[in-house]
Amino acid sequence: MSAAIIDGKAAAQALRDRIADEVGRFRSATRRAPGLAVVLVGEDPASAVYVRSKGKATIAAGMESFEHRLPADTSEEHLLALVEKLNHDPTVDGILVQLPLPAQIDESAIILAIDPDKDVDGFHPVNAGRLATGLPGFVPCTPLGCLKLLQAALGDLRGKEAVVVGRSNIVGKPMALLLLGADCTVTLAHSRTRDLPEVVRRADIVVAAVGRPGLVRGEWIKPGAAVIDVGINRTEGGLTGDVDYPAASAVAGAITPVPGGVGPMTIACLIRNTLVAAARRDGHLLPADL
Ligand SMILES: Nc1nc(=O)c2c([nH]1)NC[C@@H]1CN(c3ccc(C(=O)N[C@@H](CCC(=O)O)C(=O)O)cc3)C=[N+]21
Repeated sequence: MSAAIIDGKAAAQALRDRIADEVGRFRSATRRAPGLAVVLVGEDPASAVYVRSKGKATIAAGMESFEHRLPADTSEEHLLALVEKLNHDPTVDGILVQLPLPAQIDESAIILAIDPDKDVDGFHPVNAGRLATGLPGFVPCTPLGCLKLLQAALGDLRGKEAVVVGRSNIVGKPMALLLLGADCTVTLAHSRTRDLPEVVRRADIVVAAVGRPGLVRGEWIKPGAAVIDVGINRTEGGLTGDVDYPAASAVAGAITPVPGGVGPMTIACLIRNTLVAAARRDGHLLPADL
């Protein structure tokens, strides 16, 4: 069997088109545009590429983009002061501080300083707690994008066996909570999991988010399973995911490629979260399924 390829680029474009429509309605109703502030400290080339595509997507959706580029030797105090200014800026609905940050800056101190209601990354512990307890808040963009791809590919996820490989705060943990919220039976596996191949073998849904190229082997995949590859690893052969794609795609029912899978959905969900932030601030109603 050969898997259906889940086209993340097309799904992201469709979501971005819907968001642009809703932004038009928001602007007519409120006479203002949603605004996203993106902060980049230093000049890591990969980060600069992501920040540029975020800015382009924001503007294409009819939103305002505010980019703040700071030198690599920026102090924590300086960055905290900028975050505080953005928290109080009424034209800014969403704040994203690109990670990783240089070593002299404590990432968790910066995340804690962002107003949770402008935290469109969903990284603030208040938003993590809201997700864990089922309260409205912001969900991290990458796992939200994965959930949307799974729902588009499979429809209802109720009762499915889902295995998430990787327990990071930004992907693995929120992914497990989202799948639980969709009524999956969820296993959160990690580097200390005993017999990972056997655990993955029972999954109807596999989400790989470990940052190790090709870690998930084709023989681990249950025939017909849906495989979501969150990994973006730069290797000599180019970009590769955390899944051995050639082997897994021969067995899976559906699979995301890298690139062109989860990555584009991450950006679409960022502008989605920014519109949601603006709508909540102004009491503007959005479609429930956006
Ligand atoms: N505060 C913060 N929030 C983030 O969401 C965040 C971050 N920091 N730091 C870096 C990571 C990485 N990230 C990606 C977004 C889009 C693609 C993407 O669109 N990738 C394309 C192209 C990949 C390429 O060619 O480099 C693809 O997979 O098809 C990838 C990676 C967001 N991140």
